[in-house]
Amino acid sequence: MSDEATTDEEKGIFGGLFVNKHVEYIKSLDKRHDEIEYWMTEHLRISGIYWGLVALHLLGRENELDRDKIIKYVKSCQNTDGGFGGHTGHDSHLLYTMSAIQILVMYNVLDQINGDKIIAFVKSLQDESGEVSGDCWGEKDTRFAFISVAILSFFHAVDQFNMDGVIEYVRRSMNYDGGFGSQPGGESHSAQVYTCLAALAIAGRLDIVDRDRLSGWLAERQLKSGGLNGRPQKLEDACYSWWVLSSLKILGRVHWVDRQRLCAFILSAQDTEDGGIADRPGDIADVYHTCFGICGLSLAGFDKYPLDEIDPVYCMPVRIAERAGLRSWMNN
Ligand SMILES: CN(C(=O)[C@H](Cc1cnc[nH]1)NC(=O)OCc1ccccc1)[C@@H](Cc1ccccc1)C(=O)N[C@@H](Cc1c[nH]c2ccccc12)C(=O)NO
Ligand SMILES: [Zn+2]
Repeated sequence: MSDEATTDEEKGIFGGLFVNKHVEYIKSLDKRHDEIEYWMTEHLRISGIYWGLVALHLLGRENELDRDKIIKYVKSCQNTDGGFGGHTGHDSHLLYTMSAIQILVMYNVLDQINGDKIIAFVKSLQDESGEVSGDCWGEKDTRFAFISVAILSFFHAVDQFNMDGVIEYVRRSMNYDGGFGSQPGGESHSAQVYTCLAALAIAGRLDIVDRDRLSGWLAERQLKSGGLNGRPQKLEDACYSWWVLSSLKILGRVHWVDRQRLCAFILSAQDTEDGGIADRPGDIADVYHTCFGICGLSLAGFDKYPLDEIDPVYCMPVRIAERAGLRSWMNN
């Protein structure tokens, strides 16, 4: 049949979302050994696999990656201290331990690794005040407060942590604008808002939040392009579709942003030739923005393609969070 006869759907384009192009883009990532970016991002390789896997799950195409090869690779990233590095042989860090566990939970093989050693690694990073560091070098950040609580919740071991101390650190990081920063006194930033809300949701302490004031601050992240930014005066960026919208979803205020215009912005950031989504139109796509752009479409209720529903706390499909017994935060 001649080419022009093929419909958008036959080309894998649904309401402007180039599904097949994004699947091919993600599948191609592990073959780009001739590109400097492949080697420059070795230190966060395990996060890259996590981002690709989330995107494929939301598109209903999770079987397009080699499951056994990925599970074997993830296990090769675990160190003797129980933590995981961003690549085989790299030092343990909470960021990559989180990505590793999220991958294993999505493949339903968390029982194949030693949870007690991971719990011990996480507990080793909390100091007497309850603050949490990302690794043995001691950098503190509300990101790590969330990740430590999330990792323990995967093993239903939150009771082994000084939760009051973690929650107090998060509460002290709340600002007058209703937002949260990376530490007490830190400027409000959409991504830090997500980490603090996700930690409070797991701990059942969303009562600490000034819901309407924070939702107002988050809704003000939307610019006339329809895109969302991370802080006042900053440019819109497709990944903030996730940081801002997951926060609004946790607060039950997603309708406070114009979802239709947000979807249009995310679709405008697609690379319709080679696949993938960039931070904004005209920039180079990467797997991080492809993942968080598709997460944004899912949260915004994009309905031209059946996207899986994403859990706003754990950043994985709701059906997988349910299977792992992680949805109890909804009742808090
Ligand atoms: C190290 N990273 C960043 O600093 C990105 C860069 C960026 C992308 N768009 C605008 N800037 N920024 C970023 O992740 O911001 C979110 C953030 C920043 C600081 C603290 C918390 C969250 C990105 C990688 C990156 C680098 C350069 C370009 C694109 C992606 C990154 O790994 N971010 C991490 C941040 C993060 C990890 N775990 C978290 C838990 C909660 C919140 C955030 C994270 C991530 O999203 N993992 O899943
Ligand atoms: Zn971004």
